[in-house]
Amino acid sequence: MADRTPLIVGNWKMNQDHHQATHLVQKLAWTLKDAKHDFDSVEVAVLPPFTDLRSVQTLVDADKLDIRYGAQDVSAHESGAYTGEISPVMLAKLGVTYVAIGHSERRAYHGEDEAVTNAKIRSAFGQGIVPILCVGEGLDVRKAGNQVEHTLAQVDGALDGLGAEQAAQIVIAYEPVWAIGTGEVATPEDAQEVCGAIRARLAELYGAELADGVRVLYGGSVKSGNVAAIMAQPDVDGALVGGACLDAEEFAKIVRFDSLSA
Ligand SMILES: O=C(CO)COP(=O)(O)O
Repeated sequence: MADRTPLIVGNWKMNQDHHQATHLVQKLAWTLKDAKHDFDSVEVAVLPPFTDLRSVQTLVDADKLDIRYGAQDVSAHESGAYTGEISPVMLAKLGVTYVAIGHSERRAYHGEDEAVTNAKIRSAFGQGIVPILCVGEGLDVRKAGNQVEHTLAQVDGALDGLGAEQAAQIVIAYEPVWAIGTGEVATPEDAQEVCGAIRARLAELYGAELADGVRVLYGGSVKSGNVAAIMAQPDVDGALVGGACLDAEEFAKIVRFDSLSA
């Protein structure tokens, strides 16, 4: 099995102004430093709102923090008459490593579909930014038992036409919509079922070796109390954390899942 470095990502959603952002990242960095966190063994990233990115970049650069940061969305276009959108070129200038694409809240409130996620993935890669493709089913689909085929259709559509070089770098986050912000966490077995199916689909599309190296995350009500059991699953390589990442100490505990019991 490939050596996949676990990745814990905090999606701040629409929370924290740029002053608060600086404090939150500083506190996270201190807390992890106090705990002697080894950033090579578990990678840490935050996804603040666009308006915070410059402040986060300045702090990370000045203090030489090992924390990575990214954006929550990106335009499919590089520049032009797209009022309100943010170009991948602008994000690259801000030093972002990652961008979330197709989060369920973008799908629900902005009608993003597979054509859009596919275009945004290409847009991010075009500027050297790593997409974190978010996929996952709603409650109706889960109740009907169709979570695997639903999620794989989202993966297929998003990756359509993407070459192996890019597919090898992508991060995919399985986030069942019914588990987001609800306190309703998928069981570790639920997470493994779909994360394993995603890896198997990558193997079909790009070969087993490539699939073995891609990081597949779980997201949906991840907390320090449930992260260790989820991370113990063979095809779960990290977590995409919403609510719990706004508390630096709680997020640091999640990052340090290795020290918690499953
Ligand atoms: O949507 C999520 C992360 O992208 C998950 O949010 P919660 O952790 O608040 O359920």
